[in-house]
This record gives sequence, C-alpha cells and structure tokens, in this order.
Amino acid sequence: MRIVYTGGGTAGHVFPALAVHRVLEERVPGLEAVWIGSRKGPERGWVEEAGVRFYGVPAGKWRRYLSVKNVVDVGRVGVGVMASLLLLRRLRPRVVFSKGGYVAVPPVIAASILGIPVVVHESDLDPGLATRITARYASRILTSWPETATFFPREWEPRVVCTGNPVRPEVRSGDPGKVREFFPVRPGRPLLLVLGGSQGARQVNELVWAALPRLLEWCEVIHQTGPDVERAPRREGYHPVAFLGRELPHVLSAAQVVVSRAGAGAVAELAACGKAAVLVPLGRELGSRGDQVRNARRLAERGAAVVLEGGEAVPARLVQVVEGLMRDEGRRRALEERIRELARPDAAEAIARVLEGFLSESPTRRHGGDE
Ligand SMILES: CC(=O)N[C@H]1[C@@H](OP(=O)(O)OP(=O)(O)OC[C@H]2O[C@@H](n3ccc(=O)[nH]c3=O)[C@H](O)[C@@H]2O)O[C@H](CO)[C@@H](O)[C@@H]1O
Repeated sequence: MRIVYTGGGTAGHVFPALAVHRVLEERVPGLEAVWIGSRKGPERGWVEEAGVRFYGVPAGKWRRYLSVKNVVDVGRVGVGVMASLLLLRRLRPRVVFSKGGYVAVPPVIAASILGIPVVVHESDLDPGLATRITARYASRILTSWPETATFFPREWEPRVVCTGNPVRPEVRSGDPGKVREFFPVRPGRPLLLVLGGSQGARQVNELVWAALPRLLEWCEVIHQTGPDVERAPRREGYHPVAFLGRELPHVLSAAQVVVSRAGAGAVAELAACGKAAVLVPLGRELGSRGDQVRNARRLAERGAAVVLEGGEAVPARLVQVVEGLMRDEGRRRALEERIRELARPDAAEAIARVLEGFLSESPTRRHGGDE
C-alpha cells in the first residue's frame, strides 16, 4: 500500500507532512511512502533524511511581478505534469497528500487525471496560489485555521476540514540544559532566540544587528540568519547560525523570548512550545502575498504575540519590546498562555486519520489496481 507526498520549496511545505508521515507509519503497517518534489528545491535532503524515497520533477513558480521567467515556468509546469503522470502511473498510490508550495501543482494535476484521490493541506490563514489551484482537484482540503474555509468558494465547504498545522514531535521535547552543547552561552543571562524562517530573513537580520549593542547589554542572543551568516557581526554573547537542526528544540525551550518571522510553521511551533513571541512578518513590500502578515495579525488579535510590522519594525522598538517582555514576567506568562491556547497537538493525528480513510479504500479501476 503506497502514499505519495508532494510539496516543497521551503521547510514550511515539508516538515508538517513529515510529522504526519511519522504517525501514519505507526498506524498503517506495510505502508510505503514516496515524495515527489522539485528537482532543484531544498526538500530532497529533508525528505531523504526522514527515510522517505524522493523523486524530483520539473516545477514552475509563479512570481508576483512581471517576468519572462513566468512564461518559462508555465512550460515547466506542463513538463512537470507529464513527468508526474509517468511516475504516478508506475507508483499507483492510493492517495496523494499535498503539503503545498508551487512544487505540488504538477503532481496534483497528474493525480487527478489518473483518478487518484488528492488531499491538500494549507498551513497559512489564507490559501496561497498553489493551494487555490490544487484544492480544485482535492477530495479533502485541510486547513490550520477554521477561518481559512471562508477564503474558498462556498460550494467547496463540504470538503474543508480544519485539522491544525502539524509540528514535529521533537520540537516540543527540548532540554534547556543542552543549549550549551551547541552554543557557548554565558550562564545566568536571559536568552533571546531570533528565527528567520527556513531561508533566513534579511530584514530581520538587519533589524537585529542594528539593535544588537543594546540587546547584548543584558541578554544572550542566538540568531538563525540563513545564508547571511557570513555577514553577521562577531560579538561576545551573540551566536549567529545559518540553520538550526537538532539544536532547535533545545534553544526553543531555553529562550525567554523569541523574535520570529510569521511563517505558519514557526507560528505553530511557537504555540506548541508556549513561547513569548515578537513576530516580524514578511510584508507585501518584500514581494510576499501577505500571508505572514495575516498569520501574525491573527495572533495579535488574540493577545498571543506582539507584532512589529511596517514602521514598527525598527531597532529602538524591538529593543523596547524585548526588554519589556524579559523584565515583566507577568506579561511574558500572559503571552505564553494565550499562544499555547492556539496549539493543535492533535494535528498530525487528525490528518493521518483522513489519509488512512483513503488508504483503506479499495483502489478504483481507473487507476489500475494496487501493487
Ligand atoms: C518566505 C516564504 O515564502 N515564507 C513562507 C514559507 O515559510 P518557511 O517555510 O520559511 O517558514 P515556516 O515558518 O512555515 O516553516 C519553517 C520550518 O523550518 C524550520 N526551521 C527553520 C529555521 C531553522 O533554522 N531550522 C528549522 O528547522 C522551522 O522549525 C519550521 O518548521 O512557508 C510558510 C508555510 O506555507 C509560509 O507561512 C511562509 O510565508
């Protein structure tokens, strides 16, 4: 019995599906999993590390600005659909689970041509272009937030189920005592963690670097910068790192305050760990569709995070907010409680149950029987 996962481009379109896979593996003996991603994306490494077989197909990205690359990429989607058709005909999975990103579009279209059931999951509050396309072909449309259903046409409503955004279980099981195995933080000083999202965030990096002299007066800073790590200043108490791998759970558990982008994955993890968070969402002015701004505002409306956007995202304000939270335990605890209320610890289980339903269905004749 086989399942195909698809998605990629950034970690937020990969890690939640791997969390679901961990649950499914345990519940469905003999399940074989295959991931279809893009040939050039970063997902191959993460997927193979999780022990899932990976196939790359061509994928096209739609840019929100005029570019000749859009024409080339529409062609790539066509080639990606052909390649996915050949792959899926051979693999004959019982269900395709799309975790989104432009990478998922060709495999989902191919699955629907072959009559293979498709389940899609959208992590953000408002669906991205890839989900708007793939959801048309889906038997179930899973969402992280209840409000996401309102962004789809009303007639799709019976197919929409709110499950939450799955978080890898190890993220919740950090040990603050282990931080010093990875970073030489000075004991007795509060820890500020800065997360730039899976690719790092230049805007957040510049902001934190400008605020650094003030921040370092009273705290240690671990800063996940992405590839900009080469440009990071060297200062006592400041610990820049391009990407946090197995150290992430430990630094998350040790941090008193976390400054973060508002990607859906980061938000779900901050909620799962109950962290006092200062969110600096990626805005439209930097080419985003505004998904992070909407994720962040939803938290701010519930008193579950402090959000710095637009003119608020300046060094002096960052210092003021972080210092305020570190000094005022009551405010910090209130944020921790509110964000924890938004956690969905059952999300991976809920999605696994939906997929299990399709896995146990007898394959249709149209897609030619099971292996
Ligand atoms: C720039 C961009 O397009 N961002 C989008 C992308 O975010 P992106 O994938 O960057 O961000 P997310 O917050 O959703 O996920 C990041 C994931 O990477 C992990 N991580 C990150 C840094 C690190 O050092 N180590 C590590 O393991 C986090 O723990 C998390 O699981 O997809 C998200 C989900 O659709 C969207 O909400 C974001 O708007």
